[in-house]
Amino acid sequence: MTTPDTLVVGLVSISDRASTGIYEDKGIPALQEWLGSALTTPWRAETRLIADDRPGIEATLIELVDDCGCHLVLTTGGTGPAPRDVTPEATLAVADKEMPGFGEEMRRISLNFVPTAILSRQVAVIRKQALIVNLPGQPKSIRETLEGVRAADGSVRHVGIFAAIPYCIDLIGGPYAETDPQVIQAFRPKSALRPR
Ligand SMILES: Nc1ncnc2c1ncn2[C@@H]1O[C@H](COP(=O)(O)OP(=O)(O)OP(=O)(O)O)[C@@H](O)[C@H]1O
Ligand SMILES: Nc1nc2c(c(=O)[nH]1)N[C@H]1C(S)=C(S)[C@@H](COP(=O)(O)O)O[C@H]1N2
Repeated sequence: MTTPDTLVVGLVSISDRASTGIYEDKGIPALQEWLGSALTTPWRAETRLIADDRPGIEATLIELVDDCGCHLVLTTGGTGPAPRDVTPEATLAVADKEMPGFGEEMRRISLNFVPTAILSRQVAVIRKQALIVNLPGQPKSIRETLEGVRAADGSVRHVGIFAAIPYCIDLIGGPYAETDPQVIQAFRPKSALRPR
């Protein structure tokens, strides 16, 4: 059920091949599974599977934020250097504000997994009431960047970017989202914490 407290999350898989059925889309299922494990407060997803086409990406982001009322939009795919990779350009084109820390930190986190992490041009922006974050196209990169890096014993070695997302959503007027600390410990300044 959608209440004013429900976090509305847009999930956008951007892939020429998955959107034309050449391979099965693994982006949206990976995003849904990770958010399902991480969020402990009400949320629902609006999902879209689209091609690497700049006008189409821009229209989808605008629809999700302006018409569907998303508080958070996570994209996957199209952040690399290939000619068809235009997700960052489309995201910047619909932005009110850039949030450069997210892209910088995701590349740092991803370098713990692959040396080609520097090939991702991923960005994050604010449009109206929503935070839009680009994730790389490899389905495994979704968990890697959102949750961060763990040691063999499960302890956190490099905090994932999702730790900062609930407070960012507070600051742009969205619902107070909480997470399972076993998956990702959301951080808020003491003054912003609400009693449970
Ligand atoms: N939606 C997806 N589902 C499953 N695997 C994907 C998906 N998107 C990307 N991948 C995998 O991650 C790799 C890198 O993603 P990238 O976004 O660069 O795709 P690509 O090579 O441009 O091709 P395409 O846009 O057709 O997926 C892909 O080659 C593919 O192996
Ligand atoms: N965490 C993580 N980040 C990653 C990767 C990955 O496997 N894991 N793949 C990299 C590679 S190989 C590329 S080309 C870039 C861009 O990917 P995209 O074009 O699929 O968005 O993301 C990089 N970032």
